[in-house]
Amino acid sequence: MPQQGQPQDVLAPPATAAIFLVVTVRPGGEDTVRGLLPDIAGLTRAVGFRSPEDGLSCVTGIGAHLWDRLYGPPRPAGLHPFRTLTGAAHTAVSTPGDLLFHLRARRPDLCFELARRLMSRLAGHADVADEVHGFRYFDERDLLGFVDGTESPSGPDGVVAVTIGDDDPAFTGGSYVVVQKYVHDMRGWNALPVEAQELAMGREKLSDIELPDAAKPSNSHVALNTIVDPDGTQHQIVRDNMPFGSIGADEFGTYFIGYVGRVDVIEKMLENMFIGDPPGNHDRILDFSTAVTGGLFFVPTADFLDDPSPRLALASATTAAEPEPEPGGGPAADGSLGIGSLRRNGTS
Ligand code: HEM
Repeated sequence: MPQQGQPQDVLAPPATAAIFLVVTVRPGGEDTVRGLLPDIAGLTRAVGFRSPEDGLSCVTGIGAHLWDRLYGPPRPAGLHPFRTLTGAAHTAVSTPGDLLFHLRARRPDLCFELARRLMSRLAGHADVADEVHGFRYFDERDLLGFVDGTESPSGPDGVVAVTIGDDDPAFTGGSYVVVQKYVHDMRGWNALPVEAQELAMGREKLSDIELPDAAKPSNSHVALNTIVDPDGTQHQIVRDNMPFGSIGADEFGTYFIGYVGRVDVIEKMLENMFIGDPPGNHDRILDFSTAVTGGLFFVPTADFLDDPSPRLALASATTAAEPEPEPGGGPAADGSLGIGSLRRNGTS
């Protein structure tokens, strides 16, 4: 039995292959899901142990609607359906998804075999809403040609970035994850001179060195995703994006995946990108990248997947014991954590 608070493999080492599987659960499929969740670790071990050096891992996320169907209230504090963001030029769409399986390994066959076995356990009770097979492309580059993942924190910083803290005691040790499938306008992007691409991204293309602040436009991807409190604290997420594509279908994309302990941090990044900071100053890479899916999931700890009852009991007890919120205090009425005070670096 996993130790209380032991995370899933959120901080798995860099993989060369991934499958991102977003699944919807049919009405009546809840018991089948409840039966599968405790078995996922064992299935992953069974498939992965046939080639241990290839590091197969699986992270399972649960969407808000399925949470309600499986466990009822209360939800983890940051779990809600992915919020559509409609900017003047670009929209972050919200698309269906009850379960997310993020499978990573150094060999695609391991991911494929585990995905097949997970879905065979759900057969007749769930449907694949979206399936993306990602691959490592040269030196960790996305299909826009830039090295992707450099500033994603690892080690202790990564743990801090992805871990739900004591403010939600029943779900401490878990994470949230946002996924978005982006398709790129490769012709438009490649028509840009490299210098213009670098200004869009905020980093040099070949060397991957960050542009100096004075040269980095306020609508560059890096500027809009650097989230710093007025006191200088930087808020980070852990990303493990993967390129995907189909030559025949002329589809070239990036599957974005971001893990975080505080949902409001990643939502602020999305707001900066799509609405803009200030509004209208949207992320330049969106002019060449369209988000065609969007989902938010709670990533419970391994012990929750094994047996959710102790944490669910704690969640109910904590909610029952909570005093009525003071007017104007506590979480915002829209369910957000009230991160309005967060400002992009250099604009506070
Ligand atoms: C088309 C989709 C995307 C592509 C191709 C992309 C690519 C990149 C690249 C090349 C970098 C610079 C190197 C690095 O630090 O990784 C970067 C940085 C970053 N991206 Fe993205 N990204 C995408 C979507 C997103 C989304 C949706 C978010 C957040 C919701 C995000 C958050 C970040 C953050 C936080 C950084 C690091 C900023 C810093 O501290 O320097 N990215 N991305």
